[in-house]
Amino acid sequence: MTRKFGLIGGGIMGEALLSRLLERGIYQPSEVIVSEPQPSRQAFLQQQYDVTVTIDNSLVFQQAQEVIFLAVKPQVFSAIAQELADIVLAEHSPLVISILAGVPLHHLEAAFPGLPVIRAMPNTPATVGAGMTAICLGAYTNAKHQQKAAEIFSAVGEVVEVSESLMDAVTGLSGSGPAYVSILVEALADGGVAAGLPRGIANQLALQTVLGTAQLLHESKMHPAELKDRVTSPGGTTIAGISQLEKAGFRSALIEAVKAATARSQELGK
Ligand SMILES: NC(=O)C1=CN([C@@H]2O[C@H](COP(=O)(O)OP(=O)(O)OC[C@H]3O[C@@H](n4cnc5c(N)ncnc54)[C@H](O)[C@@H]3O)[C@@H](O)[C@H]2O)C=CC1
Ligand SMILES: O=C(O)[C@@H]1CCC=N1
Repeated sequence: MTRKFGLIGGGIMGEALLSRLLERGIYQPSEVIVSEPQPSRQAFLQQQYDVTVTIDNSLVFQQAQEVIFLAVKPQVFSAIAQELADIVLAEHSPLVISILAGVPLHHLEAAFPGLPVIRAMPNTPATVGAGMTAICLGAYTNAKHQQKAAEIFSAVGEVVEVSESLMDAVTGLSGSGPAYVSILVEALADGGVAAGLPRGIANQLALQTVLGTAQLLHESKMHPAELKDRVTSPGGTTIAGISQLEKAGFRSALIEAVKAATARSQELGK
């Protein structure tokens, strides 16, 4: 049996990618094989997407002709590398795409000798097609592999190519960023509740403010500082709020968060 696309690890990110690839018709369910150890996830993925699901990673490795997509936690990577070490692919050399935080190309290439490897860092908004993915290319890749990775990640949002030395910083910013922004939305809503708004309305106001601001910055290409200045009337409400943000070290907290997440990504790769 041969397939085109093999997914190792059908968790949050694996499913996000899989669902969009199927929805976009980039792969048909019959062309996909997924390996996943959790019985409840196996049943869900099979029912929801009508794809073949197995517990056997080696089956995915042997069957997937075009792409093997690695979406397990970085901590289980060495176990999987050992599991697949003795399997020789005589007739095909699939592109291996890894989204594992921190795991460098040289570890991936050592685990899959001679195979083309692309390291990628997507983020959870990929689930709704608004993801941000950075990719970097391994030594055995060519233009066709680059196009395939661009096609896959374009199905879930925007794609940029960076040098591998920047991948940990990408992880600290756009990979982990959706968590920081979620905390921002939650805290804004809490502020609204503290100021007397009902919870439901506070949540709606907070979310739409973040969404609308991001959309305005995106569409107008305005610098964030310019938009901030436009909102901020002399002696008005906004400057009173900004003054508190500065006092609390809001900018510095975000800068340090990205730096700490970058450092953790570096550690995971050791
Ligand atoms: N969650 C996020 O926002 C992002 C995660 N990543 C990376 O994606 C990878 C997956 O993360 P999530 O999807 O969040 O994790 P997850 O825990 O939701 O998914 C991992 C899946 O792998 C399965 N698994 C565990 N051991 C396995 C094995 N030996 N063989 C095959 N499958 C196995 C688990 O049962 C689980 O379903 C991680 O390496 C993470 O660094 C990258 C970008 C963003
Ligand atoms: O927290 C993590 O390690 C993963 C990588 C980027 C987002 N989530």
